[in-house]
Amino acid sequence: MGFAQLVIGPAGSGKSTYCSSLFQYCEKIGRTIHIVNLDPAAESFNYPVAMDIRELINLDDVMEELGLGPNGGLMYCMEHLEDNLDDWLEEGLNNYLDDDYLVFDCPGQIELFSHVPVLRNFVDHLQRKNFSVCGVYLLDSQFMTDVTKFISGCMASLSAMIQLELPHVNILSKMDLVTKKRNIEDFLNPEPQFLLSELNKRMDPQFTKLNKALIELVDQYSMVSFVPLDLRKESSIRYILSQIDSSIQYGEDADVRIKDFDPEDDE
Ligand SMILES: Nc1nc2c(ncn2[C@@H]2O[C@H](COP(=O)(O)OP(=O)(O)OP(=O)(O)O)[C@@H](O)[C@H]2O)c(=O)[nH]1
Ligand SMILES: [Mg+2]
Repeated sequence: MGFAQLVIGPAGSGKSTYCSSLFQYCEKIGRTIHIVNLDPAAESFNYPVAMDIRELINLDDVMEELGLGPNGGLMYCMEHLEDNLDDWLEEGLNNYLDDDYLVFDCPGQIELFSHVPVLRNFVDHLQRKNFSVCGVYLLDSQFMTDVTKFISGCMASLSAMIQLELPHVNILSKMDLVTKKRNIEDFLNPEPQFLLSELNKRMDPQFTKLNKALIELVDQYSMVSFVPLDLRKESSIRYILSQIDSSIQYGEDADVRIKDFDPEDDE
């Protein structure tokens, strides 16, 4: 049984920074995780890269040889990864058999987790290999300045959740940049009624019914919940990790072992 986090979210939302902070935290507490780079366009890393899509395929070559731009080139690279996933994963995983907790640092192109099946197929493959996978969706707190942006962020996250069908943890990143804490707190665990009235205030009356439907949708999927990530605080990353771990049942075996352990058995 393996465990994995699929770290997704819009471009620049802080995915790679989250991965490196998670790595540092785990190193500090003596826990082994391996970070896998899935972004063919990434150039530098603040974490040791355990496996790297760039070893499989080179984005510049793809763009040049196929005459594609950066986004088309990326899609091609991801599809190439999909076609070669079996061998690539097999080879990589053979190196890490004992402690297989993988964190996949994904590219930020939104189509990868909204309507193109590449990541979905990737996840299916991991699951067939007996991995318990969590989708970790990062949203930049800087954009959570009003209700319309919040709803739009929820919708993007919801489309990833529906597309991937994974346990899903939403993270509001870059909390250190938030100056008006109160405004953000409104959006961490908001009441649907609050969102609806804010949305109605912002929009023309002709959208009242649409607003209601949107809020109901978000509410039904119990989506309206974000965990704040403040990288200055170790407690913040510890809490996020514990939420993700429990969503994929990581560490539950260990708990059982501790509970089952009875010192008197030794006597
Ligand atoms: N202040 C602050 N800046 C952050 C934080 N997380 C990320 N950043 C900055 O935001 C920018 C983007 O961060 P990345 O971690 O590269 O974001 P990403 O989601 O991996 O971006 P792509 O891979 O391009 O999609 C960088 O300049 C980071 O230094 C944070 O918690 N606080
Ligand atoms: Mg990145």
